[in-house]
Order: sequence, then C-alpha cells, then structure tokens
Amino acid sequence: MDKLLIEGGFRLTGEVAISGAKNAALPILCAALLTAEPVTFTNVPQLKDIGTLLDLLGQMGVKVSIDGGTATLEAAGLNNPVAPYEMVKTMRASILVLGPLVARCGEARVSLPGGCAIGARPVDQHIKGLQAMGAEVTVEHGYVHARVPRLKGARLFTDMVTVTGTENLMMAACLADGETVIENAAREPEIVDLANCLVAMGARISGAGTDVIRIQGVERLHGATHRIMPDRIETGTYLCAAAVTGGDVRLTGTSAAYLDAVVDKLMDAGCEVETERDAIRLKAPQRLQAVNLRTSPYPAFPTDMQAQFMALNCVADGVAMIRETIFENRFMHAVELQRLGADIRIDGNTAVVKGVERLQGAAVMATDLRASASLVIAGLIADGETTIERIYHLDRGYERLEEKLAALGARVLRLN
Ligand SMILES: CC(=O)N[C@H]1[C@@H](OP(=O)(O)OP(=O)(O)OC[C@H]2O[C@@H](n3ccc(=O)[nH]c3=O)[C@H](O)[C@@H]2O)O[C@H](CO)[C@@H](O)[C@@H]1O
Ligand SMILES: C=C(OP(=O)(O)O)C(=O)O
Repeated sequence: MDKLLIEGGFRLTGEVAISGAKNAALPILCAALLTAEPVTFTNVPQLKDIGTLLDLLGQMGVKVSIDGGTATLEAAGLNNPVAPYEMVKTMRASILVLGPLVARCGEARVSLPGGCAIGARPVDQHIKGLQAMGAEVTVEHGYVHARVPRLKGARLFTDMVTVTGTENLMMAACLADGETVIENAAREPEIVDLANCLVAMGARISGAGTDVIRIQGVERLHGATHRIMPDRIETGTYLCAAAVTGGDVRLTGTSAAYLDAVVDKLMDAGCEVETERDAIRLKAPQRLQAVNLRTSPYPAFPTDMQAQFMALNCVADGVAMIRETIFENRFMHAVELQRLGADIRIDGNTAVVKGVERLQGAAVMATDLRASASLVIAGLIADGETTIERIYHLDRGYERLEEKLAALGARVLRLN
C-alpha cells in the first residue's frame, strides 16, 4: 500500500495551480443523468472519487469519454438505475445519483452509503424529500429503492443543513411536475456551481446560494458545457501548508471569493493574504498565532478545513479551541498529530491545542481525507522524516499532491 515520506523543514515558496473542486464535480457529473444529450465538463479534477463515480455512471449505461480534465457524459442509453454496494461503499457521494435517477427513470436502487470514519452520515433527509415529492421509498437489504411515475413539486424542509441532501433534491426537482421549494437549503458555493450547470442544461432554478431554493420543473433538460469551480478546500489546504512552513506562495486558478472564513483565520494567525481575481498569495509570519474556530455550514468556517487548522495550531504561539459541530467523529487526526509531538486535549466536540515550538517526524496513519491533509501539513514542519500510511484517503481528494508540494519546494515522496 502506498505511503508518503515527508522530510520536514523546507519552506514552501512559489506558485501552484489549484484543481477543480471534488465536491462540485461529484454532484455536477451526476447531473448528466438528467438528460439524454451529451454534457461536457471541463476543469474536472483527476481524483480517485471522480474515477469511482465515472465507473458507477458507466455501469448504469452512461457513455463516458475523458480527455485530461474534460469529461463528456451521454446518458441516452441509461438502462440500469442501480448503484451497487461494492461501488458505493468506497464513496459516500454516490448517493448523489439517487435524485437524478428517480427523476429521469422513475426508479432507482441505490445502496446506502453506510457510516464512515468521520461520523454516521445518514441520508434520511434525502429520502424524506423524495417522499414529499411523491416517491415511494423503501430501505431494504441496505438499499434505498425509490419509485414514482413522475415526481411532483413540493415544499421541502430539511431538519438540518445538508449539502448533498440539497443537491440531490435540487436535481430531482428539475424534472418534477410543478414548483419545488427547498427551505433550510445549504448555501455552499458548490451548490451554486451545480445550479449554474443545471440552468445551462435548461433547468429553472432561483435562490441557489441562499437558504431558499426554488425550482420550476421542466419536461426535459438538454446538453451543455460547464466548467467546474476551483477547489476551495484544496486552496485552503495549500494556504495552511504555506503558513506553517513560514512560506510565501501564490495559488493560481482559484479565488478567495468562497474562502472568507478561512482567509480571515489565516490573517488572525498573522499571515498576509493578497487576493487577485484568479489567484491568492500568502506570506507567513515568523511565528503563527493560535486561532480559535468553530465549524458550521457555509458561509461559516468549513468542517473540511478543521483538521488542517488543527495542524497549524499545533505549532502556533498560544492555545486554540477548536469546536467541530458538523460531524461527531472528526478529530481522529488528533491522536496522530500527538504522535508527532503535538499537545492536544479532546473534550467532546472541542479540541484544545497548545502550540509547541517543534514537532518531530514519526510514522502516522491517515484515517480520512482531511485528517490525512493535516498530517501532511504537520509533516512539512516536523523535524526529520514523517511517513504517512493509508494515503488512499488523500488520493480521493487531492490531485497530484506530491507533485504540487514538490513544486513549492517540499521534500515529499510516494513509496509503494
Ligand atoms: C461530496 C460532498 O460534498 N461532501 C461534503 C458534504 O458532505 P455531506 O453532504 O454528506 O454532508 P451533509 O451536509 O449532508 O452533513 C451535515 C450533517 O447533517 C447530517 N445529515 C445529513 C443528511 C441527512 O440526510 N441526515 C443527516 O443527519 C450529517 O450526518 C452531518 O452531521 O458536506 C459536508 C459538510 O460541509 C462536507 O464535509 C463534505 O465534504
Ligand atoms: C468529507 C469529505 O468528503 P466526502 O463527503 O466525499 O466524504 C471531504 O471532502 O472532506
């Protein structure tokens, strides 16, 4: 199994290009299920999760062609609206086929994604929304089975803010009969990107990016071309990596527009951040200051950046309180960071991180995607060598990680 070997102590400098967003690309590729015409996507990141989803769509009868970061999907021959456990278990986002399949085929059988490292992550809100739109939904033998001749527009209210839940229901509503209103909708920028793609395909959507989204169902959608937005979490991860190494980096092909909460914390930590239209530059201070944070749905601080900021706080001056309010088990990186010499105390959903002068390299284990990113960040400043095992988690969400870090001056090697 691949491992990452990092030699710590090298300052990150220079420029690197940010990839398309995993969490925008996953729902947007599923949107191609809603039409028989070809849809072309550009800036698609080459990631393990994207490969898994394209395999899943291919198995359903979707014609997939890929050329670098451009993917064309044609779902004219969609004939098997089933997502089997074997494919769904490796990637929770495969639940995003449920809404489009029911809307287009009137039926879908999608394996429950199951729990994962960061929490239970149920999909009851996705199901409740489809039921409110008239679908008959049963959950049996680990599969969600949904059936309906045609979905009917409805007023939907989710019990909590759910990103993929909002995306699934928004896609389903595009082909429903009449108007659907999603209240308490998630406001993440990836939802706006998905809505933009759906509108380019002929959908009638307003309010994406606010907590009330209105969708007027149409008879059919058509082909379109859509560019996937930049990955704000990859951007934030490289900003943190530069910050801990005392670096000076410019990230291109990205924007600070969706990163206010993260940039704000980096500035509180003492970093200088300059934003351009399509780039961000960060200059780190001599010593970072500890920063408190609390994760919440967008536009507040993202849970997907919590682990990276824990790594940053491990070497900052002072004590930071980190509260995780989205997922019940998203502190697994803490014990691994402790192996590198970090001073962290966990109390329920709060981590208290006391900055230390130095971390020491050690063997550590990646437990989930962003936990792995936090270990990479810590490894970059730890004395000596850090080896990170189970890096398949990183491959789900970071395109060419070693190559990009090496371009900024890090010493990172993949061992297999
Ligand atoms: C592919 C993708 O975009 N993944 C992102 C998405 O995940 P995902 O969409 O799965 O996360 P949700 O926003 O749905 O989850 C938020 C909270 O709601 C709970 N919940 C959700 C749905 C439901 O039916 N029932 C329920 O109880 C979850 O367990 C969690 O506690 O948003 C998360 C929160 O920003 C991010 O960390 C993930 O990176
Ligand atoms: C939790 C994440 O992804 P997923 O929802 O695909 O597991 C993430 O991107 O940090």
